[in-house]
Amino acid sequence: MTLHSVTFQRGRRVILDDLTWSLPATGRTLLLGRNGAGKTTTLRLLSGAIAPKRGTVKIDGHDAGPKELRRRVAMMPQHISSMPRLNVVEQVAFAAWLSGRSESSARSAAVKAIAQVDLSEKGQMDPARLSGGELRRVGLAEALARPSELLLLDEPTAGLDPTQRARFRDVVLSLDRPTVISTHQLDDVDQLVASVVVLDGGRIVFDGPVDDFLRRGQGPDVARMAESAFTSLTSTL
Ligand SMILES: Nc1ncnc2c1ncn2[C@@H]1O[C@H](COP(=O)(O)OP(=O)(O)OP(=O)(O)O)[C@@H](O)[C@H]1O
Repeated sequence: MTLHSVTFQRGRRVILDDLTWSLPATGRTLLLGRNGAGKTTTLRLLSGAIAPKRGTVKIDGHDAGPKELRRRVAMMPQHISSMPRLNVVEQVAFAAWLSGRSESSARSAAVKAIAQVDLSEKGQMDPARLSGGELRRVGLAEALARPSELLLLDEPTAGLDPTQRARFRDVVLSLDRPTVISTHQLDDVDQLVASVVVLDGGRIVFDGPVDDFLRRGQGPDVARMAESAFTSLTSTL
């Protein structure tokens, strides 16, 4: 899947500027960038939630419109809402049904996804009563219950405490789908990924294997991020 010369504007403000990015076909990729760098916008373009003003999103070499993207890509948004009057299983099943599954297939996909995120024992609970970390796992289950080939996780661990982050990381490690994880902080997520892409001001300033990223970085900002990644890696050893 490729973003090809994509430009995205809000009014006169250019948010993504002639961006070209070929996503790795397998494994986990970290989309790194400071607040406002354009990460969410990039993920929303890939998921078909918004369309580029210029440029295209390509899958297997052909231009893919929002409808095809919504069918083939599942995104876990930054903010997960709990739905009134639905329990956890029903909320996840509802998300799966909205993506086109039949009622029975949505329910079985929900039960499976909830087990994948290790929340089976909370399936009958009101999502509003879950902890922040558990609610994030409900959000991940919603994405997993959709029939998709690519998973996009937007800042999945922001605001979680270290225990919840570790729990979330274990769940992400068990996923078998190609996954893009956006973050503005490296803490423990960097240990999860094979490749790193750094966005800055709507442009890609680094794209490569995580080892290269940690070893050298490119430019002062990336070098600073690499340094903080290295500190965070070594401090957890
Ligand atoms: N609906 C909107 N209207 C106007 N500007 C917007 C809108 N959505 C996003 N932006 C602007 O676009 C820029 C990129 O936003 P985006 O959410 O993609 O960044 P981000 O890298 O995900 O940031 P964060 O880490 O804070 O979530 C920001 O400066 C933001 O203010």
